[in-house]
Amino acid sequence: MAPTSTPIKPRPTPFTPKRPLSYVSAFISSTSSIASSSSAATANSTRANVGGTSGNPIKKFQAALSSESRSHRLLSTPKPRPISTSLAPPASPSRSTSSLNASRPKTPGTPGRRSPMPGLGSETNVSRIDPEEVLVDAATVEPGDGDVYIDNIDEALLHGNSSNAGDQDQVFTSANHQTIHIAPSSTSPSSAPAPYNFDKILTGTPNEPISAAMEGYNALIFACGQTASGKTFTLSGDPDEPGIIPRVMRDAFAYIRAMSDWEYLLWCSYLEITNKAIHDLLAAG
Ligand SMILES: Nc1ncnc2c1ncn2[C@@H]1O[C@H](COP(=O)(O)OP(=O)(O)OP(=O)(O)O)[C@@H](O)[C@H]1O
Repeated sequence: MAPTSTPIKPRPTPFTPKRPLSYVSAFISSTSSIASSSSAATANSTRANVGGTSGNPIKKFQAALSSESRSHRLLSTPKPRPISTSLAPPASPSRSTSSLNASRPKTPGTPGRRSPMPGLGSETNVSRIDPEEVLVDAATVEPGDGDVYIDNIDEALLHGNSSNAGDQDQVFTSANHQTIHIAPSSTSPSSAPAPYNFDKILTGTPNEPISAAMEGYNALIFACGQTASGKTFTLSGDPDEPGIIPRVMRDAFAYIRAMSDWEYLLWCSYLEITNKAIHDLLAAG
């Protein structure tokens, strides 16, 4: 897929993403699906979070850049711009080559109106932050904590009495700033709610991961769940409730239309991982 917008302003230097994974929705379980796309403005920075389960400390890490990515960044020295949450074109796309810096370039946090973590602004050099200082300690989270308002939670799901409910269904119990607790169904009441860590809840437009990707940063959405927990539905959705993939397509092309003097090249792949085997769902046959 290679959409272009006119008029086209050539980039001052050739720019080719080294890792075509600017936006990934990955659902991993016994069956897993990965959908990814990349924009030509993608810089090679990756952040990833790992949520622990009950009894294990929450780990949050920043993925190391590959040597290829490092050399590319040192040569092109992409200057992170303040992250905007709107789809409006940035005032001045800047890719300065004047300030080579041997240290790791600044990596923006997840774009948003406010940082998802205390002390983390969009211009914060996260390489200088001690991860231990910003981690959410799931052990300190109490059921009922929360200032996060989540709209449209299915009451049936919330109370575990959906007509589709089964022995393995789980029930959302509480959320605080960056942790939700999922309690097992009533069939195993003795099990403690498992905490899951997250940066923030995306409630709709603007599509912040897409905005970040289109502004030159990698964005990653990684979700996992047991069989029939809704991974595929969340990816694809239906005409009434579009999933992540159609929303990404909509917002990516809306962004491109707004950036009429930039040229974008999009890659799209659709992979499924089943029992450790990767399948290209767009391959012929
Ligand atoms: N939010 C939802 N609203 C309505 N139906 C849903 C929702 N989430 C899941 N479903 C339905 O639940 C069933 C299982 O969902 P889905 O296939 O997405 O699960 P999955 O996690 O991808 O399963 P598997 O791991 O087996 O591939 C499907 O029939 C799907 O349409």
